[in-house]
Amino acid sequence: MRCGYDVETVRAAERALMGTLPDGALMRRAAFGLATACADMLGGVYGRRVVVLAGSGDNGGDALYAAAALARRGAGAVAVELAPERTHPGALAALRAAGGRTVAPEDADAVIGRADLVLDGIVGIGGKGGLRPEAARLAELARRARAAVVAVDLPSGIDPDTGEVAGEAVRADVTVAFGAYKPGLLIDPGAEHVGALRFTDIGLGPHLPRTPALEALQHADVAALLPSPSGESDKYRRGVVGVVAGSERYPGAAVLAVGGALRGGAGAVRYVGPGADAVIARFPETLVSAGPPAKAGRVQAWVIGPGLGDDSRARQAVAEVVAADVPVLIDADALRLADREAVRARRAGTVLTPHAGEAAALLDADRGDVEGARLAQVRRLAEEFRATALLKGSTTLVAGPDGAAVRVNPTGSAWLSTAGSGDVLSGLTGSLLAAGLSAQDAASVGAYLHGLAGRDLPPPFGAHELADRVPLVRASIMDSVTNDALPRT
Ligand SMILES: NC(=O)C1=CN([C@@H]2O[C@H](COP(=O)(O)OP(=O)(O)OC[C@H]3O[C@@H](n4cnc5c(N)ncnc54)[C@H](O)[C@@H]3O)[C@@H](O)[C@H]2O)[C@@H](O)CC1
Ligand SMILES: Nc1ncnc2c1ncn2[C@@H]1O[C@H](COP(=O)(O)OP(=O)(O)O)[C@@H](O)[C@H]1O
Ligand SMILES: [K+]
Repeated sequence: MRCGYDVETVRAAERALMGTLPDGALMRRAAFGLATACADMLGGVYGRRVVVLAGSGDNGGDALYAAAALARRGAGAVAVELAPERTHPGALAALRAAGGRTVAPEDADAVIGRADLVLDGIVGIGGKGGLRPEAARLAELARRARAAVVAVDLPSGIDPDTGEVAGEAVRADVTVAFGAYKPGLLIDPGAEHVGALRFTDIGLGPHLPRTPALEALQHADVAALLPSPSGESDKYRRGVVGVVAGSERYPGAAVLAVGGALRGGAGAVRYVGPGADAVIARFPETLVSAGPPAKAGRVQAWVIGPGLGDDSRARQAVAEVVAADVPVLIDADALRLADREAVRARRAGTVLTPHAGEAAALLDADRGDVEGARLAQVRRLAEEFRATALLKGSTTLVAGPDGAAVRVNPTGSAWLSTAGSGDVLSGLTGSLLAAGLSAQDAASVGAYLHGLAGRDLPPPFGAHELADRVPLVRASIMDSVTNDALPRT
């Protein structure tokens, strides 16, 4: 699991650790890791031109100490001081002692124009609100520069706790995070400013709490959660997932959702709705029925919504499924049709899977507000519906109703924004619910597999190809975990 901790938590851990160390030790560790990352990136240090954008806090201090280390190895180092009277004195002295020089912000254009590397030490976790005008101008110069840009701890201008970006922000090629990942590094729009994310351990680990603010599953976590049949399994024990999707107008949504469900690990898929012919033609193993969900026979979880429409049949089906005492995934049209109070009153797990537009409608907000503040909005959804909310898009987030860590999906590709892709995700995730995963695990594992399938397929692809790719990505996850466990020879 990769974890993200908010600023308050990181600060508390830093205080606890600093109490055990000599003055300046943490900054030296951070600067050493940063200088190493810069040298790796430059592929050699001697004769390279390094420019530090130096804010007046410790973030600027880290950057200046790292530049001093590079200068000692033969780089030319220049610092642009945002507020010269407040620049970190020790770090500035170190830079000067190593032969570096300083310039005022007015001269930044010229030095950045000649640089091989720009170190963004404008602000780190101490940044408040959007960048102030002088800092914003430097961030813009860095963005336009031909030099490589390395962000110190985080790209200046992104909110460390949320990934929100108000105005200008640095766009980095590499970000070197110290001690702990901050949520803003993992959530768009912040995450898209980060470039390659590197980590420098400064010893905070033992001082961080067990529960982070944000967590991202990795292969080993997913491998441990994926259902696998055992010797005692039969199709019912593996779980039966019911899919209520499609309409005369959108029969394809039924096929895509069933396709996802067949690949999720449940033992059988029941399909309920008017798309049965299309479903059977593509997936003859599906158990189909034309009546309402309540008459379809037992399932261990329901998926309802993709391509459903909003006629009286659809409304009735949504009401029946929401009233069922098994886990339910509510998507697309069903998000509009479900009665909020009935969802809140449910006792079995519930997963809502809106994209930003659907989330905006549910929260009475603008789509842009949802995309700009995903973490806050996914939490709101989970609270307001007392359900697990999976907010889709460039960063997919999963929040539970219980205030546990929000999960951020680390897989995926913008090529997934193709018609019907969400229908496959719903089927896949519902199948994992039927197989017995909790709402939070089913949603995050579903998004993980879906995202990996989207990365694995040669683009452009159609949504129907995603489900067929799931067994391959599943195998690669299992292989990587088994290989990690083998002794190295
Ligand atoms: N606290 C610690 O133990 C450690 C901190 N480290 C570094 O220290 C950083 C935090 O340092 P600080 O607490 O000094 O804070 P920062 O250096 O992140 O930011 C504070 C400075 O930024 C300016 N600032 C704040 N908001 C701004 C805005 N919107 N526009 C322009 N300027 C703005 C402030 O005036 C102040 O000068 C971390 O991100 C990390 O880089 C590392 O050295 C590791 C150890
Ligand atoms: N920019 C993006 N980057 C990565 N994934 C994206 C992006 N845009 C959309 N997606 C993913 O593509 C899928 C689209 O689902 P959805 O919006 O429901 O489409 P549809 O209704 O056509 O099925 C979701 O899994 C979503 O997370
Ligand atoms: K920074």
